[in-house]
Parts: sequence; structure tokens; C-alpha cells
Amino acid sequence: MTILIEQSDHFGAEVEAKTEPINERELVLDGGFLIPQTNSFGHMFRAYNDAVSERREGVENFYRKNHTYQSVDFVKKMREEYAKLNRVEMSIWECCELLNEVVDESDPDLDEPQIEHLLQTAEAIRRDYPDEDWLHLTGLIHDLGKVLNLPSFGGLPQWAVVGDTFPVGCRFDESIVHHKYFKENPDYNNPAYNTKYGIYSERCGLNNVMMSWGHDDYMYLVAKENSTTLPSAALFIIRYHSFYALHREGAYKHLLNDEDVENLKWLHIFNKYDLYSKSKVRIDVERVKPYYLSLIEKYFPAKLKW
Ligand SMILES: O[C@H]1[C@H](O)[C@@H](O)[C@H](O)[C@@H](O)[C@H]1O
Ligand SMILES: [Fe+2]
Ligand SMILES: [Fe+2]
Repeated sequence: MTILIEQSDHFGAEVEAKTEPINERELVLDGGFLIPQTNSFGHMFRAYNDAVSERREGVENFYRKNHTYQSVDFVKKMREEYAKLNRVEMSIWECCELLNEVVDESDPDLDEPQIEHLLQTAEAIRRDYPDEDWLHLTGLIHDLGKVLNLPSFGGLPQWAVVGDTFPVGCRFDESIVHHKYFKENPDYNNPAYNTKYGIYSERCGLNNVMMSWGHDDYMYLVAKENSTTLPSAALFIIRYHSFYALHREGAYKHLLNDEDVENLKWLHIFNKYDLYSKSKVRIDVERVKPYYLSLIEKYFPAKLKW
């Protein structure tokens, strides 16, 4: 048995048995965060083409639909519909609990309940950046938009809720996972949308770019329209954390303005925790709950419109 997380008592993480010794499975990177080399299934992270992965086929099917249906027209319709925020009233914490009912079909690395992922991300950040309480809360809430999949939020199909995101209205970059399925997208052959800039212009700022619709953009909208006091870097992280073509592959940089470039630095930090904290190490929810309730109170109203 190896202890994966130091100070586990302090942060309420229960440590489970692991087979290999720690130094063969984990790498230590800056901030003391242990980056595992393999996910909880024993595969490399984000190995979308790994033939032996149990989840590969389901994930590929997911992206076939996602890339086929996420178009300019679809995104416009979704933005308009969800801007109404007229479906549910509830607190941030209530939403965290609701999220447990959502299973993410796009994720090759995770099959734990979503609240575990939220707390694993937040707690891992808290250990390395104890003074950035806004970043802890960002970790906790970044995936809450996945409730879009539940009936009371419109029951959207998975392809409209989860998965990596990308801009619509300009060419789909080759670095996007399972790029080949864009051939079925109505925008793929549209000359207004299939050039480097498409409907955008150099350094126009991501705020002016339409991203494929899903949990990122929805949660950004909810946070902003309910007047969160979180800083702009937090909103940027929430909105673009699934934009791997940008933050991992460096594509679409020509659309960023100066503020985006600044915020991207925080997104790079955040991503390490979002991706690599996915593990079988369980967090004791009741023990950490008071801390997160205090952060929610600091940055959000008691009830939000969703
Ligand atoms: O499968 C994952 C998962 O849905 C994450 O929540 C999202 O942020 C990722 O980008 C996606 O690829
Ligand atoms: Fe996400
Ligand atoms: Fe996440």
C-alpha cells in the first residue's frame, strides 16, 4: 500500500491501496504535486487512440456525434436558449450534489462520481496554492455545467454537454481529438466558416469567439449572470478548461487578445490539477464541506438562477 497524497489527514483524503511503489507510478512536478503517469484504469491520460482502453470505443462514438452536430447554428440556438436562466434556482453546493447523477461519456480517464472529481481537483490545488482561495473554488465548480444533461436543465445529450471544446465559425484545427469526424459537420464545407479566421479577426479576443456548446460556456454564463465576485482568471478557466486545442496544443493563438494571454497562464496551472488529480483517492466530503461552503458564500449569492 502506498500513500499517494501527503498530509492526507489534513485534507481529509482517504488513501486506498495501490499496487506499484510510488516512485514507479508517479512523477513529482512543481508545487510538489504528484503527477501520475497512468489513469485509474492503468492507461496513459487522454489516450484517445489507445486500442486496449475499455472506454475507447464509447469515447470515439461520443466524438463522432459531437463533431457532427456542433455547428454555428446550433451554438447560437443554445446560447440564446440558456441565456434565459429560467430553469432552476439553487445554491452552488446543491448543484455539486446534483452532479453525482451525471456520467461523463467523453472522459477516458474517469469513472468516479463527479463530486469526487470536483473535490479532488479543488483539494489538489489547495495543497499547492494555499493562498489562492478563488482557485480552490474554481476547481470545485468548473464542471458544474454538466447538469445540462439532467431533465430539469433541458436533458441535453452528452455531445452537447461534455468533451473537449473548440471554436465554431472558423476552421476546425487538426489537433482536435478525432478530427476526422468534422467531415460530417455542416460547417465543414461552408466557405464562410472553414478558413483560418472564418467569421473572426486577428486577436479579436476569445470573448468574441463562439465555442462549441457545453458545460464550460454554460457554467461561465451562470457564474457571470449571477454576479459572482470571482476574478476574471477564474471565469476564463471555467469557460475554456475543455479547450485542449488551445491550452495543450497551442492552436488558435491568433484569436487571443492580451487579457486572454494573461489568463491562459492560470488555465495552464489549473489544467494540471483538473486532469491529473483524477484518481481512486477518495475525499471525505463532510470534512471539507465547511471550507467550501465558506468560499461559496464569499464569491456567490446564496441562490443562483440556472
Ligand atoms: O472528457 C473530458 C471531460 O468532459 C471534462 O470535464 C472536459 O473538461 C474535458 O475537456 C473532456 O474532454
Ligand atoms: Fe470539464
Ligand atoms: Fe474537470
